[in-house]
Amino acid sequence: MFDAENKVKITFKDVAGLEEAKEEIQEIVEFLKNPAKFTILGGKIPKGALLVGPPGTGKTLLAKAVAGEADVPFFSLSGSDFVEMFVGVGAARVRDLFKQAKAKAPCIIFIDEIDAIGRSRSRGQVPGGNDERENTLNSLLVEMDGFGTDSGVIILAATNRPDTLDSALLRPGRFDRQISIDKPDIIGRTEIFRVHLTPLALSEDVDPKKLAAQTPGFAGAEIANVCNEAALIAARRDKKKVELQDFNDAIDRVIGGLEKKNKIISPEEKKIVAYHEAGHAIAGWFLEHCDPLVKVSIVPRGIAALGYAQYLPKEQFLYTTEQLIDEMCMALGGRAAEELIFGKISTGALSDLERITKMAYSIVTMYGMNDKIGNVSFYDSKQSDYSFNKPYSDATAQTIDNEVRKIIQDAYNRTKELLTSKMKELEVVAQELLAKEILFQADLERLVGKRPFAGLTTLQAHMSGTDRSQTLSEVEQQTGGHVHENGSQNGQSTENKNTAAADNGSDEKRPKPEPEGAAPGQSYSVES
Ligand SMILES: Nc1ncnc2c1ncn2[C@@H]1O[C@H](COP(=O)(O)OP(=O)(O)OP(=O)(O)O)[C@@H](O)[C@H]1O
Ligand SMILES: [Zn+2]
Repeated sequence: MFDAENKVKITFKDVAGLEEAKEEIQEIVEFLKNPAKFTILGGKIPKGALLVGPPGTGKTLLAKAVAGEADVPFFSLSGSDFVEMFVGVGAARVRDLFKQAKAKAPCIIFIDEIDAIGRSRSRGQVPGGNDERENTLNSLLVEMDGFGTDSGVIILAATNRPDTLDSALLRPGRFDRQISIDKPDIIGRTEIFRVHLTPLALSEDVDPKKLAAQTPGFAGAEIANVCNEAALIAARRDKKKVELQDFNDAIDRVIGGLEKKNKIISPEEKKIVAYHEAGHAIAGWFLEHCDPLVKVSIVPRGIAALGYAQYLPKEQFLYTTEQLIDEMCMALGGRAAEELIFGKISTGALSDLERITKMAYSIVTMYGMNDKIGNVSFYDSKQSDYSFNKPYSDATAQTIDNEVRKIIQDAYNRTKELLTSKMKELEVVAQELLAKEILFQADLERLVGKRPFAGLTTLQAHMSGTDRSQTLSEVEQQTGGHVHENGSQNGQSTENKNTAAADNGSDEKRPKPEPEGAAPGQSYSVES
């Protein structure tokens, strides 16, 4: 299940580019080289760091290089190995791994695809769902808490979906650091080509810069693949050296493979994605309570997201109904634009719909924000999943479903009306997206004019003149200290609350459900 490598030969020079990541992780190397030097002074060394980035960008490579640089053993396991495991086996494997690692410390434990184990426990649970994964996650948390930094074990984990991780994993003392590993730009690609060209016998016409220019969007893994393919093609052609033509053919082949895996989208799809994302951007731009747009992009991010609009969230713990509804309309902007422009809809709105459905249900069942249901909350902070233990009658269930549908339908109609009145703007932004692929806030201002509601939101206006902590304590006084309950819709305060709960020994296996559907407070993006 896990491999222990006692001698890792990979070092930082094998990892091309990623300079910032290397710099950030250097501290861990220093620590592993001489743990005593740090712990004597009482310094706090992170127990774990999360390497976040798309597939094939060198996360595993970098983790190995840390072990190689520090000359310590490298233990690794992959989250996906745990997915189909018999009861108790995953947890036992984790315990065993930590036991072995502690015996060999200082050392590194690397967990690839940690999202496969560490997916948020409140997310997408089905009755009788994956209990084994949960057991494995719990044993990982227990192990991480069970050793001090003086044990000399550092845990690195990799994921391309940090947003799906259980917040328990991200708490202080666990993976409280994130190091982001992005796809390389043209300079990064040139350097990666240099690394992978070194072992090859090359003809003089091969230039890493030119190869980099031909391979936008390629991650390190694909570049390694191109170099390997080129060598094989040249060998098949009985050449003594690998020539430019072999590389060109290899690049075509790798692009072909990516196309097959649907990682390269067709022009028609690109158009749909552009209008979809423009729909989000325009809706958010002209709705009073939406967060300011950072950028909107139709550069695919992984397989799931063909495009996204990214927003800068305000620091805020409480949301008004108006804010939640505007947020929903913005999220519906993608589908609405598709319907208005093409007269048909696509499956591209899945994550938007998932999000707004959760929001609508929390409005009705958690926050007492629906007239028909009234000031009632079916949220039970002691239950990890309240929806399977419904504390209400079938008639109420029917009302809830009806109200949720109505809220969503109203929001959708409102969004379509808004976009219909901003058709020109929608068109301009979508066309510019098709041309440039990424647009920033300033581009939007240039294309459609300044945002009409750039000022404070209603709630912030009420509380203006205070920083967040003051605001919080004020509200806390007003509401008799219940602000954390309300505030738990924001990831950060859930965090505080959970930490507090864990400190006084409460049962880790029952985290507070994160009403993430209604959590526009965290950095988020709307994915196509
Ligand atoms: N920055 C880089 N420099 C040199 N080679 C790289 C780089 N990034 C990736 N590679 C090449 O791609 C291969 C795969 O990368 P790696 O397994 O580290 O990616 P990853 O981010 O862990 O991917 P995944 O998320 O799919 O596990 C490496 O073994 C290496 O050959
Ligand atoms: Zn969308």
